[in-house]
Amino acid sequence: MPTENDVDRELVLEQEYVTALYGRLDALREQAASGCESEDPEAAARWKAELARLEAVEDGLCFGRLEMHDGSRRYIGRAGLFRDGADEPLLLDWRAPAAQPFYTATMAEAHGVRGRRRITTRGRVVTALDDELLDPDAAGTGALVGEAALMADRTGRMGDIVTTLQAEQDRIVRDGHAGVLVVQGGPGTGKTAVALHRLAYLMYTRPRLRTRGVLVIGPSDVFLDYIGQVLPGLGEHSAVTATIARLRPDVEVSRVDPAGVAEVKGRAEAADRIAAAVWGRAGASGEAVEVEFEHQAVRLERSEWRGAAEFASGRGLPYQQARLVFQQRMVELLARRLADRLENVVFTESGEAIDGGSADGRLSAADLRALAAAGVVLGPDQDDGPRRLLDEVDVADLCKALLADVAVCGVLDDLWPALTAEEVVAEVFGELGNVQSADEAIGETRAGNDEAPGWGWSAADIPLLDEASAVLGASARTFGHVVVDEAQELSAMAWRMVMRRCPAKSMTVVGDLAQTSDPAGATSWEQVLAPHVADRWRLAELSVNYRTPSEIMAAAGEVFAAQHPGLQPPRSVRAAGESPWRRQGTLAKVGAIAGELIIAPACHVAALREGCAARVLTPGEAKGLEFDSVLIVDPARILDAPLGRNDLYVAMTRATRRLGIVHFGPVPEELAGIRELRRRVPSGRGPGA
Ligand SMILES: Nc1ncnc2c1ncn2[C@@H]1O[C@H](COP(=O)(O)OP(=O)(O)OP(=O)(O)O)[C@@H](O)[C@H]1O
Repeated sequence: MPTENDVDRELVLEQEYVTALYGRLDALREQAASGCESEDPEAAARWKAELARLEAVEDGLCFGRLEMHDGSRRYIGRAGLFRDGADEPLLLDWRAPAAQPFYTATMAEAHGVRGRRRITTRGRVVTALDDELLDPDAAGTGALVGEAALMADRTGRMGDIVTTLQAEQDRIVRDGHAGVLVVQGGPGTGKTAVALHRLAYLMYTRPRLRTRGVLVIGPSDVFLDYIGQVLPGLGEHSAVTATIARLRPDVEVSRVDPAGVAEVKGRAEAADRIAAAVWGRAGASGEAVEVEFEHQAVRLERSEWRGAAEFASGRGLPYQQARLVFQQRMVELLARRLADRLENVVFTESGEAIDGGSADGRLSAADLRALAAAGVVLGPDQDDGPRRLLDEVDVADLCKALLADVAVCGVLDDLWPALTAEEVVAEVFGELGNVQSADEAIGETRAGNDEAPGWGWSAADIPLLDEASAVLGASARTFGHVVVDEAQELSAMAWRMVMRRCPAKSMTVVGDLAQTSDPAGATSWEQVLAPHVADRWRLAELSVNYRTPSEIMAAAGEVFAAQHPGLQPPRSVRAAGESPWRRQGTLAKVGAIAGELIIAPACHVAALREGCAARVLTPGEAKGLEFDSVLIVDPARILDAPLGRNDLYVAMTRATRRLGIVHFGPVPEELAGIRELRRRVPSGRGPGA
């Protein structure tokens, strides 16, 4: 056993090293700060980003040390630092290959590691050292850090787990799969944390991702706020975060669809309906076309303009671009028809133009006789007949003039109209009740329409609008890598929207099929991904729950088993020492027993928000979040939802310490095994009462 003196001496030595590391960090920051003054804006921006990166790694700059069998040492931290002017590493970035054994070395597979030290700091001060020896022959010098040491106090926002990343998680973080990596695991297994660390790892190993951009998609703004500090804490500032709805900031979501309607809108067939509705408008209507231009009427038979339409739609272009091709073809047809109308001319030797010739461009014998009688002497290059008055340049000018003519454009618009995504979606899905009418959707502002109950867009409309925009030809911003969290909730249409933003199909997809609550959501990853990436996707699984204590997990496991017989929920890593409780109650009394978070069905949310100081969320809104103390209200109503058991399972697994349940009627059978609390709960006590 190390003596107190040994420990103190080690603390002093590590403090010296850590102080030197901060000294180097400060020097680099100074250099970056002066770089920010550069007159070259690009260089200044680069230095600014570098300064932000160096500032973000202040807390816990160095958190580990590897002692190798060859006697060398490697310090591990949030950023790589090198001795000034030399290649010698002072601190290894946790993402560097040489740092990996810090996460993966075990007694059985030591990777040359003799000992692993975890260094805890507060500010710049080293406060604790935890040593783990991987050499069975060496004497122990410190405490072994086990899984139970992973649960630090929660701060209300997700922190990074770079100091305690577990081997099964580290394998996923460093997985080199180039396509879609699906991280599937039960609640609390660290899927979100792992996906964000993987993103930081990819940005480190593939720096070009920083310029191509990375996107993190989460289920709600609350969730994005909750995870918002993780990547900056790992020194990565450039990720864009968004919900599916925020990918279309131009659309305001103002209504909620009934579950059945949302499910229909989420099906992949919606894409076919949209495409059919759009292309059905391309050159489909009408018979012969008559255009009035410069006092001349030109008529094109249906067979003639259909040729132009088929040419335009057969080029694989989006609708609006194809429309331009169609218009160009049409005005060319019209211009040539107009040019044909103008009389042909013959040029005399002196260059004078005189009428002559037939419509087929040849001089008849009669023409020649008449011209000779008139004393016209043809030049040598007039032998093959008369010329048209208009040459190719004139025809091109005529095309431009036709395109600028309001009447002509009106006719062309009737044949191939300009469309908006809103108009298309309103037309196709209006009967489902999301929008009152196409006219309102396209033309009118919401002002004055508030009385109209049918007006507005729902979250399920966003992927439809995006699909329509894509078919019409609008392009969306794309990213080099995309992380999709709570991916089980995305409908087939939402997946199409995501895939459009990631042409390289390099993605980390995070989810749990047992937590799906959206009826349009996923029941199989294969079904969801194969249409987009065929077999370029891989599944990685996490099995240990770091959040939910075993007592709560045992209760949540009953709900899980009722919905997914034969499957296993994740193993909990620790016990809380408190079992969950339930009691019968009423809505009015919930305020007295509110915990840190109340999870309730949507129908009770407004009343609870009025009456309780605690935060109130629906199961859907609570997705991905965690709270020390959770109170679930009216579970029977939660179970009424189409995938109600999954919702209840999600709600129960948000708690990191305490869980209470208030049911209004008889207890649902899935919760019958939970300890019943009969005595009156004292006012102001949380679910731990
Ligand atoms: N290796 C680890 N070390 C420390 N804490 C960890 C570790 N892995 C996960 N955690 C913690 O466990 C909690 C759950 O992690 P996370 O939210 O990533 O899980 P999840 O699988 O996404 O959960 P859910 O599916 O319920 O949303 C977080 O507080 C996270 O910081």
